[in-house]
Amino acid sequence: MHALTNPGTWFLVAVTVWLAAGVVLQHRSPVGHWYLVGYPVTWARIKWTWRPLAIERNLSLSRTGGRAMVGDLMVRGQDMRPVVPRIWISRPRRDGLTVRIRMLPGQTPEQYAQASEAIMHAWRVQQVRVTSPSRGIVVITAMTTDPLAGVITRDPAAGPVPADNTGDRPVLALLVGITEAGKSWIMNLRLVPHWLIIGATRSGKSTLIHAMVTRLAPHAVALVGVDLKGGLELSVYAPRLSGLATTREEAAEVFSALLDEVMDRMNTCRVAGVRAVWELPYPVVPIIILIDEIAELFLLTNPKDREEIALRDRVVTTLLRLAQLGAALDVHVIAGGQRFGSELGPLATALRAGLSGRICMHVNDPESAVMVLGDVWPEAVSQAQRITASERGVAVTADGLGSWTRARATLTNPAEAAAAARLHASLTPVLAGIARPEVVGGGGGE
Ligand SMILES: Nc1ncnc2c1ncn2[C@@H]1O[C@H](COP(=O)(O)OP(=O)(O)OP(=O)(O)O)[C@@H](O)[C@H]1O
Repeated sequence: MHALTNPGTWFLVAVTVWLAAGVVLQHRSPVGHWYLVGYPVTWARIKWTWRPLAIERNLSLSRTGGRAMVGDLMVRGQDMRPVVPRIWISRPRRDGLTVRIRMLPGQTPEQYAQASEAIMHAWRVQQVRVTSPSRGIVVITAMTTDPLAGVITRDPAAGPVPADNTGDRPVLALLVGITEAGKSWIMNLRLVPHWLIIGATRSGKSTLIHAMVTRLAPHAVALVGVDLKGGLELSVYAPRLSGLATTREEAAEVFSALLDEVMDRMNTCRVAGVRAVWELPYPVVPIIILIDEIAELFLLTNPKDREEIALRDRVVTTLLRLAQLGAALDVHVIAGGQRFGSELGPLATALRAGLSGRICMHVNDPESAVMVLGDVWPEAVSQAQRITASERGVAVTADGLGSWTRARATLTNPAEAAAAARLHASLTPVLAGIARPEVVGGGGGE
């Protein structure tokens, strides 16, 4: 047979052209390279590795329970033909692919989430995310690049965030970064009224709060700070704060004044026959309580000092009530800290349950991720545990659709947040019973 009519020759030529095109595209067009070479190779790798992977990571089921009878002898061991969950691989997407899996009876999405590190290595992809869009189904999203690898900043040419143009009823949907799906990371305080932000030191908590304050400052809202580390973190926003508590005594006064306000709003709503303040015919100023290092509110300098214990309990109980009653009354709590564990007592556990919006950045110990996410998205815990110390500003958080996502906050430095606070200082409302913080060097509104 002539060489050119030999199918083997054509096959070899096709493979050589394919490989050459792959080499050319590798640096010139990573996306093109993914479609042409990366996807088929990953597809084959997934098919090839799925069975051993599922068996190794206990995602398979044994038909016989690993037991067999030989005469009257019971033999225990590994099943020769364990049942492996069926998979369907999607078509390629620009940044990866998805694998749909029908879970076997008795399995939970968490088991797949725990295997994600192994899956990532077996399939040789950058990121793996496990979600469960419907009962009995798990979707593994494998990404070839990490969309959150680069630092996200606001375009300096865009200037400061302009004053709110939604009138005196701000929407309170804050754009604070981007999600791994390339969408805006929006913290919507009307949908999720209270938030807990947990991360190790230098993980990016303050930067996220700077981003939030930069977005909140132009709105007709009252910002109240509670910073028991001497006001070091939150005093940068002083011109835009309606109150700043830097000691537990001050926190007690501020919370008690806010609780009076909450009771007033409840009465107003009752009289008007509405269930939320935004249903009233006139606007009511939203109040956002920013708490830095939430654990400080709970810790005692002298665990035997009865007065200190009584004050601590009063402060924490009032805060708990604010969180419980505040949602429909437009009073929001945003609390940050390195840890907020059950070792702080039952009031901390109750408060944590009330802060239903969760943001988990890099944490030092795996338990912290469990504590922040375990009760809302158990399958997201392992994802949060994999955020490294160098991935500053990267977090696992709500995706706004009832599930969770990885996201990265916009890098916003304290100077930007301070500038926004100065620029919009004139919007700062005065709250009954709460003194505005002193602003070093004046810093009034323009
Ligand atoms: N979203 C981000 N993108 C890029 N870099 C970031 C981001 N967030 C934080 N960083 C970097 O990490 C540094 C530490 O961030 P930040 O002060 O916000 O951490 P933190 O968790 O508040 O730390 P601490 O608990 O010590 O106050 C910042 O100075 C910045 O350089």
